[in-house]
Amino acid sequence: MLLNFTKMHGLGNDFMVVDLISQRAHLRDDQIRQLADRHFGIGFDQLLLVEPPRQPDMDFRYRIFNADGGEVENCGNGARCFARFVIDQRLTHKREFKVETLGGPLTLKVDEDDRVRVDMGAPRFGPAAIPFVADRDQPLHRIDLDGQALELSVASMGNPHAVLQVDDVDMAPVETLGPRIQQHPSFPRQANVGFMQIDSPHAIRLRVFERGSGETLACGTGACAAVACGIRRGLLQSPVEVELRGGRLTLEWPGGETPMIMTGPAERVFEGRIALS
Ligand SMILES: N[C@H](CCC[C@H](N)C(=O)O)C(=O)O
Repeated sequence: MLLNFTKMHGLGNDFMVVDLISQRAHLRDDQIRQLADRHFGIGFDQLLLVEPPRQPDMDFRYRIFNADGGEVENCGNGARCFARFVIDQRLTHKREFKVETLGGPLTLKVDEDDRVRVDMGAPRFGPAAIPFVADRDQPLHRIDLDGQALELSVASMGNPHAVLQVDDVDMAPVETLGPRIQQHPSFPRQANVGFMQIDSPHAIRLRVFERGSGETLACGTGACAAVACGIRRGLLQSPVEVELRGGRLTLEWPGGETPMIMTGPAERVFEGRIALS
């Protein structure tokens, strides 16, 4: 069968976006892995599926699969591309709409200068919400990594995040330490691992080793988690500019149970069609 798709990215975090409202298809995890391959397939960090809503007050269902084929709860850069996609494909006449995800509802809004504003929901920090193995919620946790004590913060944006504060993101051991924390037994569902350099109360630099995809050029939920943890520790103040390797996001969060608001770009690269085996 032939599958129509659009290749998109949010700050270099790249996606294959598929409209399953106008066409029917089922993609197995082995097919997703093959399509994600940057040599034998299309190549992407995540696959995003646009589906009809299942809940009454939602406009769409937004499903996210990592390059390893695993379905996950949320993807912030993907949410901005999702919003751009459904407008470009005329799947909605609205410029603000709600989508359901495994991690909870998101409200997406495309403003006049084509930047996309996403209500990402409220960050959560309790160990059960992450999930993270600890007997209480605290701004900084300590894990043992092969005899080395490591301090980190944890947060959920629907998906699990660990956040380490570093002096220099360019020197951070993302490729070596990232996977070891991601797969640490303290994270029963693994974790996305952010390395955050604080430049001022309103500006950070961030690199993220993502669960299921490795280091990406940007991670939207990772930026939300890093800012939430920094604000909670009194090191950051809203709004915060987050400089990622692929570009910049603006995050606003007054704290508490209020939603984190993420604003940034979403780009379309090309349309394609692929024969599914
Ligand atoms: N790797 C993430 C999903 C994609 C998140 C990221 N691409 C974003 O923009 O939030 C996870 O396994 O939870």
